[in-house]
Amino acid sequence: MMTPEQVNAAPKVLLHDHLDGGLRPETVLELAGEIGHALPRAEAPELGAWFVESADSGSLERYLETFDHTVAVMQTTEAIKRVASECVQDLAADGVVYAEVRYAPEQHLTKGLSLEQVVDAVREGFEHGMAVAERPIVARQLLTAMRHKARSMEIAELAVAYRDAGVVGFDIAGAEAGYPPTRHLDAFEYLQRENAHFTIHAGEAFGLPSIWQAIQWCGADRLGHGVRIIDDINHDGDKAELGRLAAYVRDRRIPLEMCPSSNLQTGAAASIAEHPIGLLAKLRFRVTVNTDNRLMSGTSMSRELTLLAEAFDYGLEDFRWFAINAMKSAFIPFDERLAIIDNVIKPWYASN
Ligand SMILES: O=c1[nH]cnc2c1ncn2[C@H]1C[C@H](O)[C@@H](CO)O1
Ligand SMILES: [Zn+2]
Repeated sequence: MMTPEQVNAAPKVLLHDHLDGGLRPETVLELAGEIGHALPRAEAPELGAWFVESADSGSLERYLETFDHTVAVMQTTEAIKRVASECVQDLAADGVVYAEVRYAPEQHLTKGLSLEQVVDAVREGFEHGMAVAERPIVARQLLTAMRHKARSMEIAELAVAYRDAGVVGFDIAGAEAGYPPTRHLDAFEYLQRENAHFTIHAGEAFGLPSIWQAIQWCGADRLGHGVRIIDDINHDGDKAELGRLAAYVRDRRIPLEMCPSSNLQTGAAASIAEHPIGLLAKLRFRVTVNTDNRLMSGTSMSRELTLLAEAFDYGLEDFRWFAINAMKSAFIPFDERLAIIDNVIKPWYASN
């Protein structure tokens, strides 16, 4: 069994973390106070607990309602910069060495910011966070479009415009049922023509058709969650038979951005011990471990890994595998991925 210090020290790679799902409760309180936004609790510990309890609803739709408060306090350059900087500092303190953090620029325009001003604010915040963090970290942005809205093409163009300025990819998020990824096919086809990278939230609240569309119609490089791929696997004890889609995902090494605690809260999995990540890792899918929303799940990379270690008896060798899987699946250029694997991840695990 690893000590908490070891888990914290281990270099971790995070591909799926929402900027508006990772605020410090104290920061939500302070920013809300500045703009007169009413919150359900007045003290930081109670507010943090409120987010976790409210997100613990068993439904993705209700889980998403908690974001009304975090998005409301992220509507000015100063507020966004602060949240972005604190995000990077918190991840670094948790031992994350590389992070792709996503958010939907279209949700931060209510006080008059332009899409470009939002992306610039996050960029400045990330740069500040990387400069002052207590441990080295590389943080990059993914731009999310909301799947129930109609701005995905615009956001895809924004991601391409900022590709050399800290944005490494695109995503769609929001309620999954009723909003298939093919609604945004034009945006995905545009990104492919631009040689750009994207991930799609799929197979979280909705099943295999959503995963199939994301991969075979839209051309997703990675899957956000993808837990329902388990529905295409027949397993009995140690024997497993993969359907065509599951086989395709494994054969093509399509990365699964798995977020165990978030899945318990939205009802996508019943418990950590029953979470499909156990079987998928055993079957050598390209599994990665992620936080999704640290505020709403009251979690961190160290906590997610610890929960998995307890449920599946994972050790440092498994943590190393998750970190390298994630680093291989990152959207930064190959040589930069390799440098982090060879100079940061492998040396630490070799000496611990
Ligand atoms: O797990 C999720 N599934 C779908 N949508 C999500 C999830 N976590 C956060 N979101 C939404 C709510 C945020 O406001 C938005 C952009 O980060 O993405
Ligand atoms: Zn997510």
